[in-house]
Amino acid sequence: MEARRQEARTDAHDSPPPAEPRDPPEPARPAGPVRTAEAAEAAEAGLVVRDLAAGYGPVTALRGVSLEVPRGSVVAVLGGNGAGKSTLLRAVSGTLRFHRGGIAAGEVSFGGRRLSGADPSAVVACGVVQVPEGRRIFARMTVAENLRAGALGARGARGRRAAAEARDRVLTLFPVLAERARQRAGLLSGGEQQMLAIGRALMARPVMLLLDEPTLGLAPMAAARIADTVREINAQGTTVLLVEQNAAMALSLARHAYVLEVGEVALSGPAAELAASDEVRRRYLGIGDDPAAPAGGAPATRPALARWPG
Ligand SMILES: Nc1ncnc2c1ncn2[C@@H]1O[C@H](COP(=O)(O)OP(=O)(O)OP(=O)(O)O)[C@@H](O)[C@H]1O
Repeated sequence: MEARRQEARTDAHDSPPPAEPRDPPEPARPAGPVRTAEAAEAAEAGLVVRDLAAGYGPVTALRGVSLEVPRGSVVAVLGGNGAGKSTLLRAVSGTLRFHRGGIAAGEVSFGGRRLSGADPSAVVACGVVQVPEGRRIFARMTVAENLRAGALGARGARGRRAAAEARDRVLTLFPVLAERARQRAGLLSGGEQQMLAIGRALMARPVMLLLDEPTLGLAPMAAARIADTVREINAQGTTVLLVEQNAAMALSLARHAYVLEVGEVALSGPAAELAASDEVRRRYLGIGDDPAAPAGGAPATRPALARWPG
């Protein structure tokens, strides 16, 4: 029984959802009603992460991480392999436990409601929806079935009308998904699969999207298309926390950015300032004094990424 319940809890992000829609559960430990100016400020602040420490058994992946994502903004989290970016998103979405991890200290809240300790379905019900790294679409299901699955567990009032509105929004953003509605999702191209993963998340009508490396492995044209979509989704009012190794692209989209290094915030600031900073350009964009030898151990692909359009 417990195993079945666990399976259901992963549905929002990792596996097929239950057949019937359920009423969105309350968060496991919701914050109390907004009573003070401080609480009202927290609600306005959107996502607030304070002194977060998290990891996997003996592995400490995050150490004292604090960040804020104001409502309506795009905030980027940059960093190399193993810096802790995915762990941060998992800690916010409640899925860390399904990777045998956990939060050791600190707090996560959204709109003044405490998310740390809440299970993934409760986080989705609060309007915070993750698009995991690697897309995790349901390959054997059709495109239409994937989208329908995303609507389960959506916040607020549901029903056919709400689902139809969400679907119209997704199909307007990604017309190719309408053309491929009856096709198995596993047959889509990488870029189309990423569109489907984002579209499925939008079916839950999120207030905030957590995007984990949405351009990973995509050809430049497909990645540029995803970047445009992120811009458009944000312009429509959805807050975005964007995790990316593609620093040039992320900084072009974000208002504010944080750079993680071995589980700690090494740098943070307005995205435009970070993009203009010599240190960031050298270490994360691969633009050094000697273009043939980018500093900071940047992978060989980084110089090409610095030519990102826009
Ligand atoms: N399921 C897991 N079990 C044990 N350790 C893990 C697990 N997932 C991640 N880690 C470790 O936690 C640290 C942070 O990993 P994380 O995946 O959060 O980094 P990342 O910045 O997202 O990296 P990447 O860009 O390569 O995905 C790394 O040391 C990693 O090896």
